[in-house]
Amino acid sequence: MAGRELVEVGKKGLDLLYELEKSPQSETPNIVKDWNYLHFNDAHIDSLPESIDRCIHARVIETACNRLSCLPQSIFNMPQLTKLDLSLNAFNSFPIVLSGMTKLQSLNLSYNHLSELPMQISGMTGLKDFNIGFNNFTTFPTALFNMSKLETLTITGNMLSNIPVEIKDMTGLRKFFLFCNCFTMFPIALCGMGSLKELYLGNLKGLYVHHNHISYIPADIVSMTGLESLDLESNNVTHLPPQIRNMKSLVELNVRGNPLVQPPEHIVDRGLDAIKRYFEALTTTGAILSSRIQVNLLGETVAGKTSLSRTLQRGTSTLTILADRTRVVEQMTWNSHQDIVFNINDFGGHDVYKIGHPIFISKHGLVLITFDLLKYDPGNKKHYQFYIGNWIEKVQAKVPGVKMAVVGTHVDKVEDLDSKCDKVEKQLRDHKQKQQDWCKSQIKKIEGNTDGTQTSIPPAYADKISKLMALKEQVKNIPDSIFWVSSKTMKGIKELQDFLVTVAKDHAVQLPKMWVEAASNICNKKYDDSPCNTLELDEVQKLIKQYAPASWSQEVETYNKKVHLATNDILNFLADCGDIIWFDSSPSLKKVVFHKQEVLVNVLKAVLNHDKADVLSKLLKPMNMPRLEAEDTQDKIFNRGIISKKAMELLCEPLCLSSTEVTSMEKLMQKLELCYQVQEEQSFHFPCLLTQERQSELDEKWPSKVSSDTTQLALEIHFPFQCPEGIYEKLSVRLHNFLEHTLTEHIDWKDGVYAQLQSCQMQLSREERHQQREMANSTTDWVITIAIRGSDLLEMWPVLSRAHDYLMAIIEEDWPGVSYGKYLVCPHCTSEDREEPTRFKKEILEGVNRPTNVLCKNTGRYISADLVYPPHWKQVVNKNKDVLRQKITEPDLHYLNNLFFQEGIFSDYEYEWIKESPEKTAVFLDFLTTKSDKAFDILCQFFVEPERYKLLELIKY
Ligand SMILES: Nc1nc2c(ncn2[C@@H]2O[C@H](COP(=O)(O)OP(=O)(O)OP(=O)(O)O)[C@@H](O)[C@H]2O)c(=O)[nH]1
Repeated sequence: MAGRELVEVGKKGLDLLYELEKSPQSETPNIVKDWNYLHFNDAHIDSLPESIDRCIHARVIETACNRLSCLPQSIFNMPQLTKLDLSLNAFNSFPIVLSGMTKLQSLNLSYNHLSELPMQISGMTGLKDFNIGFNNFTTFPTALFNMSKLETLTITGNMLSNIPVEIKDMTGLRKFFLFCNCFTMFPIALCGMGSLKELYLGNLKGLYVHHNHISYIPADIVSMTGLESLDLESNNVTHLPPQIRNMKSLVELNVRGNPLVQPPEHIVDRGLDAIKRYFEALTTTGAILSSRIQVNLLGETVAGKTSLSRTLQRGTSTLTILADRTRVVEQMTWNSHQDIVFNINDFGGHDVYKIGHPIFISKHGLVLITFDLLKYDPGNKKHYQFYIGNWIEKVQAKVPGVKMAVVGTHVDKVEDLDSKCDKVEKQLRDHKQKQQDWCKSQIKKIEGNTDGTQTSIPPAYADKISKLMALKEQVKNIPDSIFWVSSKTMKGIKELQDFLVTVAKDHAVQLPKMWVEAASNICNKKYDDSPCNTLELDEVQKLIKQYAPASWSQEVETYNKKVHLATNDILNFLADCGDIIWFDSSPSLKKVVFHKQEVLVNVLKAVLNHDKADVLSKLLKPMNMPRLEAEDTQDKIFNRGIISKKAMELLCEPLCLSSTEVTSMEKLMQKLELCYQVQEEQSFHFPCLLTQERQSELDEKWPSKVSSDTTQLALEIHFPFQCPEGIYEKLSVRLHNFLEHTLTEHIDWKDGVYAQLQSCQMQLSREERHQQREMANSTTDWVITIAIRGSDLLEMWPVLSRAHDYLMAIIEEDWPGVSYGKYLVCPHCTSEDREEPTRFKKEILEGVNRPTNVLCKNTGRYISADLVYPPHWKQVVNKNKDVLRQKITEPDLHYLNNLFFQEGIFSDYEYEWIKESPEKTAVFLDFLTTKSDKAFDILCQFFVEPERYKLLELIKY
């Protein structure tokens, strides 16, 4: 603002200018001469006054959201004007008066009706930033080719499908925004533009009808030597060119929402460096079309899973003898063809593997639901559900999207084979149809479920709809025909093998030879004679060095780094295929590779053992514990869910784990949130082991009736028929870790947790509830309730909201496909102790419209919206202003001020004021609370980083 103070003027100034327009001879008041920032957005005007040039010092005019279709000629006489915002107006043609304005640097004409630009525009020699997004351009405006000084061009949301080669004449262009156009090919003309730094060719998904559908990225892209950022989000790109690895200046690449095959998804997820390394390894070590696919055999006990898996692997009939039952999980590998490897997981009849299930089954794998056709009676209605239906539903809920097929075994023993098979297949088709119909009806219900108060579907509902759509697709994808096999006569085995090979070929990806060879060597360690239960990272690195290209060893300085990164890449690849379990995001667990699933499952089984006598006998083994101590330990395990480190070691003793392995397993159990550490006791608390009922002393701390000076906020999650395993226990662990420092008291029991916090109380509980849906038809729901009691709603909402977010995250992680209903219990009904309180659909409350009062249907009364809607973020920011002032650092504030300015949230005036003020943060927060939700969203995104996460808690309810 070079020397001059900012003097902002709004609509009132406009009125004065209209007055002056009426008397052209009048003298210009000094105050008008001082204005340098004219803010006329949303002023309901059709034209600007001719007297606008009286503002001789005006540098900025913002006049968005009006009905302007032309400009006054006098604007030409405003020599200091550098920025003009004419977005969201009614221009049908470019206002030619601007073409002679050489000082104008920034012009925004987005959201008008332009379809061409005049050649005279080249007279705007000072223009650096030009926005003509969301107009009606069908071809690129050639008049722009003469504007070699233009640095940023935004032409998003038009109907361009091509860029002419003359674009190369725009040598000053640095940032080019082209998303939401009609490109079906990468605009090849851009390839020679060495000066371009940022290119945006993605889509704003779901917002506009016309999208870019680019499917091919030319190798020539490498000639864009200056490109730093490339956005290709939501196109149709399947392959990136390997040359991308040579784009030295490229530091940001967004390819989300593309059906990428090369590089494979798990590499893309890990960012540009991983992509570059992948192509580097492909080029230096050769490429192999490889497919490693995990095949999971699930089904009831003695269904014939192990026999089938061994028959597949050996290629000859292999029947188990009855004594040879799978204990937990048996792994084997079947190399059917060169470079197709099936990693078969044969799960035994035990339930224990279900804990932490997603870590065992890869979403890219295949699940075979296996059942014994001999035992199956198509006439018995329960058989379908028990042997097939429940398994399908469970897998859908746990690993949505995973490919599934159904296999019937023992066909050699079945007499009326054809008719029986037809009946089962019909039942499968009926089940699929029923599920599809259910999905459709749910979608319809949600779409019509906006309570009359909503203008759009709340995001939570939109999310539900997209999940239901995905489920519908998944159900459709289960093959209608069942595989009928006999591991005795080999009948049907060939057909099943062919199916597996077809699926594997569909999954095949080009991988670096080095990766494939090293990976297969690591996997073979599962089957060698070595007694080791896990692999150490150093050991794996040594192994990988054997496959490193010779050229690496010549670069002594980078050798170790290259091996280290290649190790990460290969282990990530194996973890993604489900061959190993490895957590590269955890510094301590990273050092251990869990390559034998059976070991892991056995540990879980040993520690989470519900057999009291068995546990006691393990503790009492000679040299272990004296009886009294063992009994006390047993009591702690089964009543309080507490296992000491020593007890953990004793329980795992039969598994012959090294002490490092025991420590890794402890860490893993904490990582899976099966337990949390109780520091002072050197113990671990496992909520899933609790057997104690709710203690009666709690009735005093948390009486069933809420006292008159207290408010209760309660959120209920209803699961139909059964509570998904492990969810409640994991929530209990996660909440403990969150509340640890604010807790003054914590008591838990089999189905609940009570916590006394500094400002409120919380009770988490799980119960089975019978719902009288129809007169003669009562059903069971499992309900998890998170209830908060206190007197200050502003203190209570954050706790409820946090617990809600945790529960939702856990469902997303462990049971992403499960269906549930989410309700907020009316606090007013609770205060009146009503047996059937009003339940507000939580998704409705997450919508955009927040009324002042809300109707409580059961009492017919209007209650304050503060009781059912979380406080507005502005209220929260205001409440925590003092703390925020202290906690937001100077560099962060500086960054935020710039960011808000760039995003158009802060005006020049606000930006400068914050910059100059001695009370920067306070002024920033004051301005912030006058802004729209977009400001809040940006701030949240900034605070979501781990180092600022605490700040997020101060702005979010
Ligand atoms: N005749 C015949 N017998 C089979 C067939 N498949 C399995 N069996 C027998 O059925 C019994 C159970 O087979 P398994 O393969 O051990 O079954 P499983 O599903 O692995 O059993 P769990 O590991 O206990 O869950 C064994 O006695 C097998 O020999 C088959 O196709 N035909």
